[in-house]
Amino acid sequence: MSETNLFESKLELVRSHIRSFPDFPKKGIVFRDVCPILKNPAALAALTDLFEEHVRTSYQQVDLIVGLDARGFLFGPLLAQRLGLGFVLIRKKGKLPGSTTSVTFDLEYGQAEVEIQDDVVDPGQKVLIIDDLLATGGTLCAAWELLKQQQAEVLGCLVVIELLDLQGKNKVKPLPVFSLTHY
Ligand SMILES: O=P(O)(O)OC[C@H]1O[C@H](OP(=O)(O)OP(=O)(O)O)[C@H](O)[C@@H]1O
Ligand SMILES: Nc1ncnc2[nH]cnc12
Repeated sequence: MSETNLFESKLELVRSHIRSFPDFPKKGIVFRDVCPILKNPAALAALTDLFEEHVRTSYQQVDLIVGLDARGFLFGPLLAQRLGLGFVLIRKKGKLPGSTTSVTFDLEYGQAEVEIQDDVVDPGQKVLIIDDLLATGGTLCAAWELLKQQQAEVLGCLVVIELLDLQGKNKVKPLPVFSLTHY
């Protein structure tokens, strides 16, 4: 199979394992569920391959992968392992022990506060943020803000799904966002 066909077949495998649930968790929201990807080893391997290839071809040096609560934790450690890098968590408020910094922000359906432990990222470290989905961009912006406060250099973001009509990419400009699928 050619490189292009292999890329397309991996992408299709990932796409075909995303389920859509209308009116969850609120009327008018179409919830995009990545859980079927986890249930299918080939789809999960394909997703990790695609992220790995993107990172290897787009960045000369990355020091750390930072995952967002909760579904960024599903894909981030797999990618970090492939790249031989460490993985760090940004969590919803109140879950992390020790000294932390937090930021409040608006979601597509509600408000949230995320935080990071103050000693898990070294100043100047080059980091990539990973999550399952980009909606309004509020979560990514908050994560970016937290990492800036830790004096990390955020290189970009990786998501499985981008919801185009919410224009989250504009909100996080000029941070590059790589998304595998779009709705
Ligand atoms: O671009 P945004 O508008 O900020 O939305 C995207 C975020 O919303 C979802 O998480 P959610 O807050 O539902 O948390 P969960 O992963 O713990 O379910 C999703 O997993 C992203 O993290
Ligand atoms: N439509 C959606 N589906 C899944 N997770 C989300 N987070 C924010 N919007 C979402």
